[in-house]
Amino acid sequence: MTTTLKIENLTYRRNLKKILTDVSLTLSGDKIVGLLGENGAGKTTLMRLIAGVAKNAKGMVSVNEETALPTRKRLISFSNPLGGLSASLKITEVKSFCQRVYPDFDEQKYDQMSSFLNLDESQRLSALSKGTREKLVISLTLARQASVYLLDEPFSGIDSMSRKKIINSIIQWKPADSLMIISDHYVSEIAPILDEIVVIKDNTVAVHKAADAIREESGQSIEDYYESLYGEADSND
Ligand SMILES: Nc1ncnc2c1ncn2[C@@H]1O[C@H](COP(=O)(O)OP(=O)(O)OP(=O)(O)O)[C@@H](O)[C@H]1O
Repeated sequence: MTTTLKIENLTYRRNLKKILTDVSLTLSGDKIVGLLGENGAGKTTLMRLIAGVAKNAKGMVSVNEETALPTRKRLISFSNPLGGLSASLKITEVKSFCQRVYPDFDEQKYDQMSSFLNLDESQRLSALSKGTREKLVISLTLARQASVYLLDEPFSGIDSMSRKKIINSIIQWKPADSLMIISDHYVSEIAPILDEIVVIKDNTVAVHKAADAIREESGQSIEDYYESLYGEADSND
């Protein structure tokens, strides 16, 4: 079944501060979508709201027409920074934990990714470098057989060679008919695998376009197009 994520009139405040206002967005099909925006734009918040980790927003989020949180959580695999787990756990114990919590956790797929990314399963979380921790989070997130994958800045600490290797492999790790949303500041690096981009600006969705349409209509690369959204605003100041 092709996945459809629908967001309608989503508004979220935190301590009276508007974080997201009237966000409406429909993402559908077997796609990889880049979620772009400046620091503090609200990308993480939007992912947290989609995943149901952040609550008390006004508006509606549904995955395949399912709005109930427990069902949505079953359908969505959200990159979890592992903050709630004891730092003394070994990677292999974290994997076992995920197998217990997520019935859709595919051990074989995890093992393939773990070996591809050279993870040492005997290492404890406390001993992991930032980049290695991110490789673990990517492997755990993509090992689930979900309809929607939310990867929040998955590569920020990963060295450039590994980053390219992971980006080139993501398409083969992504199950057919699933929707993958990746937020990232390395726009030029992820651009080749993106089908669509969504830009969060001024607390809402400022742009939702197909990557090919941007290249054809504007003649620009995704990165140049994205940067031009801010350049134009600056020149009007
Ligand atoms: N726990 C919190 N309490 C209050 N404000 C918060 C909290 N978490 C985030 N915010 C605010 O929400 C806004 C959006 O933050 P968010 O982390 O979603 O942005 P982002 O686009 O993911 O940024 P970055 O690219 O820097 O990761 C920011 O103004 C931030 O200060």
